[in-house]
Amino acid sequence: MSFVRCFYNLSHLRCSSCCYMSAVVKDGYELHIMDQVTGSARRVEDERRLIRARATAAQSVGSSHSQDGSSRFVYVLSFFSALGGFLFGYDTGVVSGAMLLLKKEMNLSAFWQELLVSSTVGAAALSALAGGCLNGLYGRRKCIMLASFIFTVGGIVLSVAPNKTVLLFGRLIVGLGIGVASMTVPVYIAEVSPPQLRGQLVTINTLFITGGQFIASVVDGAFSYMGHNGWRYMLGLSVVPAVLQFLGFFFFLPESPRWLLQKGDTQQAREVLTQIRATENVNEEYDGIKSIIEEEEKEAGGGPVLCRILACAPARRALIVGCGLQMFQQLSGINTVMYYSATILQMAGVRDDKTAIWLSAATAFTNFLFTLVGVWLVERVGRRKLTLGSIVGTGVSLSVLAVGFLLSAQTSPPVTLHPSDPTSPNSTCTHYGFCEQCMLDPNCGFCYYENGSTISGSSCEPVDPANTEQAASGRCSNGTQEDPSALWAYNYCPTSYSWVVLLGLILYLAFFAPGMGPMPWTVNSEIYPLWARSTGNACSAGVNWIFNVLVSLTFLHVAEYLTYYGAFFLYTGLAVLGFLFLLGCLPETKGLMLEDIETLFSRRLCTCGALGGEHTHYIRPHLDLGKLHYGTLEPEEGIAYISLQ
Ligand SMILES: O[C@H]1[C@H](O)[C@@H](O)[C@H](O)[C@@H](O)[C@H]1O
Repeated sequence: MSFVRCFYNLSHLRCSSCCYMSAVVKDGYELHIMDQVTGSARRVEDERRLIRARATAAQSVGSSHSQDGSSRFVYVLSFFSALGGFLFGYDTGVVSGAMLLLKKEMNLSAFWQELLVSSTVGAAALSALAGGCLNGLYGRRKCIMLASFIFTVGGIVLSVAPNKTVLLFGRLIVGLGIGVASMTVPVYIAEVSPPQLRGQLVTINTLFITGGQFIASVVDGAFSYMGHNGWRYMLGLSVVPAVLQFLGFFFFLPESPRWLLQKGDTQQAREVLTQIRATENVNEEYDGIKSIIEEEEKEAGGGPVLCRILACAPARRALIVGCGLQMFQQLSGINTVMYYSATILQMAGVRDDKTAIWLSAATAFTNFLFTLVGVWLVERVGRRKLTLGSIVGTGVSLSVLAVGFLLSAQTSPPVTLHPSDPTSPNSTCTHYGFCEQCMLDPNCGFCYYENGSTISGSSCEPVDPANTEQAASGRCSNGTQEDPSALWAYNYCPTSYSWVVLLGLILYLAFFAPGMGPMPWTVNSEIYPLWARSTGNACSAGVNWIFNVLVSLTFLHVAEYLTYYGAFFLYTGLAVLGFLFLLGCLPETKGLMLEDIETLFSRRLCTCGALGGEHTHYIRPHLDLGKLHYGTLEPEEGIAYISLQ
């Protein structure tokens, strides 16, 4: 007989009410509990019987899910909720195409363009944080309805905006909707899903995010031909899915049964569970959830939820893992890669703007397609392996991108002409000797002729501040039409190594999209106990948005100081750090009841990762202030042991 030492001792349990004992039981083993009181082991037969009974009950809940959980209603429900993800993707993605038209029509300065993009992300960060309280107080359903209402108002304001101030106001409103939706939807889907479908259904939300980004780029492409007012359609179209979602939730989609139970609305909770599972046979699941929620409530104590999370070791560890996942998602540079995909494609030889827009749509489609692979894999290989595999591949692709940029920089064409610019005679642009230095200066662009792969007649010239697609004056300014054969490169240099960069881009999306894209959202929706779920998700979503703004706003500056390849090597380094963190800290949550997942965080942080295993069941014999929940042991000092036979 071998013993596994439990993760608590009873004296510790008395001071920290949120602790409990957890046990890892390998297939084919029987579970016994031994209570070793100051050295002398004692076998507890009753505990053994009761714990076995609970293990069987948990398994039967799992198997009843597999029949009932396949009810179509849960898919309908996930679809309507994931429209929130679609809007998140659409509204963050559509702005780049809209900006091309807006900056000309409203004469927007670079500052205003940046403001219109980052205001939305900033507002999303704030509202995601505030969403925690709203979720706890009013429930998931009302929060999703609130978000779709905000999206609708924002879409209308944007489509009728008479000036840039109203546009900014509209973008802020939309950002508020994105923040609330981004933290509520995964939680809602996780709470209504049966365990064996949960990963897939929550990952569908990220599929909708990337789908929204793809549709946004198609809409951008289509309306870019329209010219005048095209941006109104681009920004306004989001009203359609927003209204659809609002109506769906208003008329027939229910509140999360777990939230209802937490609020004490037991009858409604049972009805909703029956409706979602499409069977009357929900007693086991209902009782299981109810008893654990009651225990959790008792364990959780009073005071602000964030303080309670920080005071309770398992919840605190879950929060660190959740926020870390979201932080490393953004630090691996997804939004920089997506945003600069057009530039990367231009480097690869695509000169025409319209073609570049459509090729950006192809990039967004690749992101979407590989997220679909994630949906397929998540319940097959589990969250942990998927995330780790993904971050390794992401790191490798980032270094391929970096090497591509490095080779391009090393073979950067020289500047052969140094014309002085009459409009800005003191411009630094004319002093640069190579294209690489010229393109890293946001005020300059590279003007040249191309004959096959030979570059000639090249100069570095000031960019037109109102339109970066042309020089302020001279051969490459459209206004003078002086020399139609002259080519203008802003933000990139012509290079014969563009294929390496292109390869890096494709590899990046193929690795990032199935794992690091969706898993931070999926895992966060699962790892917190109910009492901490809203706040935990609010914090981690807030971290995601904060790092999103940070990475996007700093990229150009980082590139200016470290060059492009330096920036991508930096991201590679961050991906390596992320890998080490996740390797140690990310447990496997696949197939577990939401209520059992907290047990994975009962060990010291960064030993949780070691617990993942496909044939391992986690069983949680509940303890109530030093007394084994099933009733036979009195509180005693000591360490409990679980024996495996
Ligand atoms: O999971 C999503 C997804 O990967 C998106 O493509 C990205 O733009 C978001 O920032 C991220 O949170």
